[in-house]
Order: sequence, then structure tokens, then C-alpha cells
Amino acid sequence: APLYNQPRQFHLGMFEIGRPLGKGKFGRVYLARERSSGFICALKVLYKAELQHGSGVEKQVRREVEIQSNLRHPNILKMYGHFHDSKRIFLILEFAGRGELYKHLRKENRFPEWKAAQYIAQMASALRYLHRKHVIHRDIKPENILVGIHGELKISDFGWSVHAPNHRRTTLCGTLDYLPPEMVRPHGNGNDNSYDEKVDLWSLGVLTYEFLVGEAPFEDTMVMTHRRIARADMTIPSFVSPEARDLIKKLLVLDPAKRLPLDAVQQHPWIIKHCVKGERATNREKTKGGE
Ligand SMILES: Cc1cc(Cn2cc(-c3c(Cl)cnc4nc(-c5cn(C)nc5C)[nH]c34)cn2)no1
Repeated sequence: APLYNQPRQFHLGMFEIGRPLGKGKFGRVYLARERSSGFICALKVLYKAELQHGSGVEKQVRREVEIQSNLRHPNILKMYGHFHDSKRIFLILEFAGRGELYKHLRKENRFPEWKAAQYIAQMASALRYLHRKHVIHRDIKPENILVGIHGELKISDFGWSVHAPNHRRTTLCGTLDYLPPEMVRPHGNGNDNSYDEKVDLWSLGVLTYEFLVGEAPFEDTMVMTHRRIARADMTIPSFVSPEARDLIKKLLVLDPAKRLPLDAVQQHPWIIKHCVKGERATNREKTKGGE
């Protein structure tokens, strides 16, 4: 019986812990098996001592649990439950059979257009689902995406997600590469620096660029990245097809209101060309060595 119709009370003794799958800033993730059902999952262990009190990180973990536990979509990593002991918080997560997307991207350097288009279509589908629930992810990047056993993408790590509209309070740290102008340039929209779901459209554009080029469009020194994002100053290499170039340019738009909405992303010629499971599309994939 799958985990989600288990009793809501979980505890560590219910799980056999397997190999470490990865580590993040505040803890580690282990392969785990729930003893009674044999259900395989990923157990994310966060150390309370490392979630500095009042630094906003505890609130992020609470929000991650609250938001991710209520989501059900094939391209969003499921959270089945959580529990804690004196020192640690445990998040019971779906196991993604092919691991972290950024490792695949680094290994392949960049993805072929048909694969990038299928990935972006899946991300657009997941973001449409999130935005219908007024959830903004705010941290869409390869490091926060996992790959399921059938090669499908799974958005994970909702530590930065919030309910729209929002006014950020917690200080950003880590790469600026994926942040939109309205988040890197406070008061970017003239008045207060609040923003809405359209921040995820910008990040989707950055993700499309990085899948096809192998590096982020504004990658530079901290100061230069800031400046280049604020001006949407990027160049798209000539090997990128005109259709893909068109989609990137329609997402990396300074004015959030002018960014291509998600339903239009899913209908974009570049997406349709590679994702419509017609006879032609399927045959072409086979000739190209498919997966
Ligand atoms: C703390 C902390 C670490 C991380 C990053 N991270 C996520 C995972 C992970 C999760 Cl959450 C779910 N399923 C996974 N499957 C893998 C995996 C599969 N293979 C074949 N190789 C790997 C690795 N990793 C998974 C691990 N680390 N976020 O917060």
C-alpha cells in the first residue's frame, strides 16, 4: 500500500535507511524503505541546530512542508509526510529514480533541442498547476529539479516557494543567475518590491537557455550578473534554432506583464514541433537515437 494511505503519524523506526542520495546546505537525503509496505522513498534529514532560529530558514522549511504536502502533479516531487525528533526534521519524499537533473546537464554539456523542448513542456505544465494554486516557486533552476525513472522531470525543493503575491523578507544567498529583474533590483517596479507568479516565467526562460546552451544567460561576476539581468542583456548563440530563440526572447522580458504566459508557452511552435506525439515526431525521435 503506497505511503499516502498510511497512518498520518510517521516515526524513524518505520524506515530502513539506505545509501545517502545527496546533501544540501542543512542536511542530507537518504534512500529509505517503509518497513510494513516496502515502499521506497527518499528521506530528507534536516538538523534543527543548523536551521538558525529566526533566520527565516525554519519558516522556509515549514512553508516547504505546508506547500509541497498538498501538491499532486506528475512533474512535482511528492512529499508523503514529515516528522521530527529532538534534533532532526524528517521529510518523506518521492524517490526520483534518475537523480538530479543538473548532473545530467553537466555530463551532457547541453541537451538536444527535442529533449530540452520536452523538459520545458513538463516544467510549464507543473508551473501552470502551481500558479493555479497561487504558489510561486521562485527558485526554478537545474539544481532543484530531479529526474524520475521514466525520464520525466520533478520539481523539488520548495524551500523558496511562497503564496502569491509576495514581498520577499528572507535574504537571498547563492546564485543570482535565475532571478528576474524585479527580484534583483528592489523597487524594480517603481513602487514596493512585491512581485507575483511571473517571476517563474523569467526563470523558465533562463532554464530554456541553460538546457540549450549549457550555461546560464547572465552568468558573470556577481556585479555584472546583477547589471545584465536588470537590462535583460544576453546573447543567444547561433547554434540555437530560431524557434527556441523566439521562446527564450519572449520569456526573458524585463516587464513581467509582457512575458509569454504558460498556456502560450505550451502552444509555442518550438514546443509543438518537439512534443506533439504525432507519428512524424515519434519517428524523428527514433532516428535521432531517441532517449
Ligand atoms: C538536504 C538536501 C539534499 C538535496 C539534494 N538531493 C535531493 C535528492 C533526491 C531526492 Cl530529494 C529524491 N529522489 C532522489 N533520487 C536521487 C538519486 C537517484 N539516483 C540514481 N541517484 C541519485 C542521487 N536523489 C534524490 C538527493 N539529494 N536537497 O536537500
